[in-house]
Amino acid sequence: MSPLLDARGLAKRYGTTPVFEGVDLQLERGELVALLGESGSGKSTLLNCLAGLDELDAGRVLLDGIELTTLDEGRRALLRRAKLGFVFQAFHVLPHLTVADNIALPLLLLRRPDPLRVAEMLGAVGLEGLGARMPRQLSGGQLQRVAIARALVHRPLLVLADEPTGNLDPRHAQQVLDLLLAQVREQGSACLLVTHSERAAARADRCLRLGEQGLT
Ligand SMILES: Nc1ncnc2c1ncn2[C@@H]1O[C@H](COP(=O)(O)OP(=O)(O)OP(=O)(O)O)[C@@H](O)[C@H]1O
Repeated sequence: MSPLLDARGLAKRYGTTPVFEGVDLQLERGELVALLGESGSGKSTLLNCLAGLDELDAGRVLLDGIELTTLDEGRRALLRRAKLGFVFQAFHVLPHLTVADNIALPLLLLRRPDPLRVAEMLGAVGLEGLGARMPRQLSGGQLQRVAIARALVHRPLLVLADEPTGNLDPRHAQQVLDLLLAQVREQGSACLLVTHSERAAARADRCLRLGEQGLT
């Protein structure tokens, strides 16, 4: 079977400054891969490019056999909605929606509303009882867990997670890693996890490093 994510020859620059080039990356179903690298090495940019949120300068990305790089923005958005869960470094929780409505959003966009699943995800990230709150009433670590619940609620095939445990204490970090691993193992998804945490990296199936030599 072909890899779930098959990215080849990726290159990205901002202006004339290259961020990365010659990047090849394959993710198999059922695996969690940690993406390491110094601050500024281009990890977030790579995630955005893999998701089609940022344009590549070269290379191609196949997700579940579909070539993302040749799709127009509308089709790319539909594919993202159906197959991708993205945990942004800055969370991007919508401030005017309750916690529960933020988590429910991917299901609503897919026309598959499922309040039980939303409640299950609230519990899975340790936010039971906080569904009716507004995001401004949450701590940074709680907001991060809302972002994780929202990224996983629709059981996406590919999870791209940008430092999803960066603001969490060890217990909640472990809970989030358990959840990501469960998604990957039970649903046959794949997860690319950007992290600076050795603990998180230790739980990955493989570790890759983005640096001057590309992805190694
Ligand atoms: N929109 C942009 N325009 C110009 N340069 C950018 C832009 N976004 C990112 N960069 C630059 O690209 C490089 C890679 O940034 P990126 O955020 O991908 O790094 P990172 O490895 O995720 O860092 P961190 O670990 O600090 O989150 C950095 O030098 C950054 O300054």
